[in-house]
Amino acid sequence: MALEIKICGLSTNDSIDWARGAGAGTIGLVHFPRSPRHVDLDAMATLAAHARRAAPDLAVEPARVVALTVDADDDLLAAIMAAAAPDVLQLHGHEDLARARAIESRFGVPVLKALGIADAADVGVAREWSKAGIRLLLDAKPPKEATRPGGLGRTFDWSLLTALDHDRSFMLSGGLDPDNVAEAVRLLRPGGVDVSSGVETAPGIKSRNRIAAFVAAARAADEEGAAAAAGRQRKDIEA
Ligand SMILES: O=C(O)c1ccccc1N[C@@H]1O[C@H](COP(=O)(O)O)[C@@H](O)[C@H]1O
Repeated sequence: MALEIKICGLSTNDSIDWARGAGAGTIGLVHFPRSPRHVDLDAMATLAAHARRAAPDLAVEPARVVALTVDADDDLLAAIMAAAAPDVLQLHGHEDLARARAIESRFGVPVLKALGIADAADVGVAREWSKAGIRLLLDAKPPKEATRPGGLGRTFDWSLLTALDHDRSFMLSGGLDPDNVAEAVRLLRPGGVDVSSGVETAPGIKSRNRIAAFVAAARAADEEGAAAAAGRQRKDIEA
């Protein structure tokens, strides 16, 4: 299973092309008015269509579209589904397990539930969600004074997640950037990585060069990890 790379908080067609051209398979569109990356429903529809357009010039598959919401009610989720038909709904608020399940069943798409990680107890919570079959996005816990629950460019102690028996199921986020993503991938071998602030020059302004550098670094570290795992498997068979 190849590493899923998600570039989040895109708000222009050009930045979607940069992400797709660099080899990121998943893009995230933020619908949260307090975010510098907020896009309204009309913009979300246009951007989602652009992300899915055939792009022989980029020689890549259509991108998977994730719509990011924070404690959205059913009316808002229905409006997002009608406008942009996202492949995944990212839940970045206080949604509990029952709410996440209700959303999956009502809207017929998988959710990606964001959980803030600051200590071993948070990892225990993540374990419970994983057991319940919900895909997780493990992010830094926002400080109390934060005006939004994510997109803050904050990292956390990744070594906490080595206690998670994850089978490459979760996506890692929180303060990832082109310089640290390889280390995170080597340490954890997550199923995916997600970045927003780390590929920007200012909040909400994406950088083509930083997106390309992020994707290249993440991909190379994942391929290195895959080769090492294959080598270990060969040795086990020979032994
Ligand atoms: O990007 C935002 O402004 C945002 C607002 C509200 C909830 C989540 C948000 N962003 C998501 O947070 C993680 C980590 O972001 P970063 O790389 O540390 O900036 C990622 O999923 C963002 O899309």
